[in-house]
Amino acid sequence: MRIVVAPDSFGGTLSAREAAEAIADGWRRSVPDADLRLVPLADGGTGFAEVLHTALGGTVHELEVTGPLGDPVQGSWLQVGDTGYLECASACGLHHVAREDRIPEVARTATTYGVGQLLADARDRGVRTVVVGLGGSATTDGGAGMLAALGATPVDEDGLALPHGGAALALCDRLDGTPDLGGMQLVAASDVDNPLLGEHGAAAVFGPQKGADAGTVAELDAALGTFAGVLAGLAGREIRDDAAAGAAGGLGAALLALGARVESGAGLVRGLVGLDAELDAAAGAGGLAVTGEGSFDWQSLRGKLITAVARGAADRGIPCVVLAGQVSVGRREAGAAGVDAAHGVADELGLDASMADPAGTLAELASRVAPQWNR
Ligand SMILES: Nc1ncnc2c1ncn2[C@@H]1O[C@H](COP(=O)(O)OP(=O)(O)O)[C@@H](O)[C@H]1O
Ligand SMILES: O=C(O)[C@@H](CO)OP(=O)(O)O
Repeated sequence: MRIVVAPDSFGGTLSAREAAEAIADGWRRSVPDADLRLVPLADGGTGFAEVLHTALGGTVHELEVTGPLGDPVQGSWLQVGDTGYLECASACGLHHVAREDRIPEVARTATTYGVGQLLADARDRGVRTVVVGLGGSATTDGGAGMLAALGATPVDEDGLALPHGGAALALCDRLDGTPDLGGMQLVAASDVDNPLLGEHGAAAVFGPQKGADAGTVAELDAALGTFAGVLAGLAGREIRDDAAAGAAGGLGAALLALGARVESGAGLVRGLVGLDAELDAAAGAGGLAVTGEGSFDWQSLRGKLITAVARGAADRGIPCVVLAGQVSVGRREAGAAGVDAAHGVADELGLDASMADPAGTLAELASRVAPQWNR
């Protein structure tokens, strides 16, 4: 029996690859001859580059860049032939900001400068196309930092360079200099479709998790509104309402202004890792799909990863099992999405245990569930 193990990351505890390996370890403990295919998944956010590296191989380039707080962080991007895969979170991710530091001042000043430094490295190495994974960011700067690192510095009306972060963009008058992409084509692989501004925009929807309080959200939204005018000048058209302009704190908008094509990060990854081919093969072998993520909740049913696995399995007539950290989706809703059974590590083994040893407890859950599906 062929089993496709295709989880997303478990937010804050396991990368998608670690989750897939833990599930496979546990499954094999109960069913030693299980034919397991590990297909870890990602959207544009955290894990994007690791998942693609696992599937595609290639070379990881590491370099020190400016992190979201202005301190140096170790960033990286993946080169496969003349294509680069660059996860924005590598340079400006929320994981670079300790939980206690997610405060309004940090939300106001966090920068995507390091994303531009990674792009410049790809340019200098002669890469032709860069796919930028969007999501998991700590920033709300409209991609201003990225543009500065590429040679187009946001300045005020006196021509003075603005400090890092989204709040300062309230004073942005223009870009000083032209962004140097060396002819690279850009693709924005986004985890969300949000516009730049307003109630569904970057600041309102994703600002709070980065430390913004209500006042800071309003301040950032207004500053991004000013910057949208500057980006429109660069793009030669308005981009504020484009889908994904609000991804990664408005980094999507700056990429759009640089001519990027937008794609769904989840869809792009799904294609590159060959999920559909794996499901086809499993269907021919009386198989099973196993997926999972940290929290299987109503958002999962609106998202694109778990539902892609469940739909893909259902379309081929194979069952789909979710192994998650926690489950809060009812059986009927899960069933409607194509999920035959959902198990939560925390529900079956306790939340403390699952957070203390996420890989071990996930493996244990998999070993308990596996016999039920062994045919
Ligand atoms: N090993 C785990 N056991 C129990 N709960 C977990 C575990 N890992 C993550 N979680 C929960 O899942 C949440 C993250 O949800 P997840 O679905 O992975 O991603 P997202 O951040 O996209 O919602 C965490 O905040 C945490 O509450
Ligand atoms: O980086 C962000 O601002 C958001 C949206 O792109 O990411 P996530 O969906 O991971 O919260």
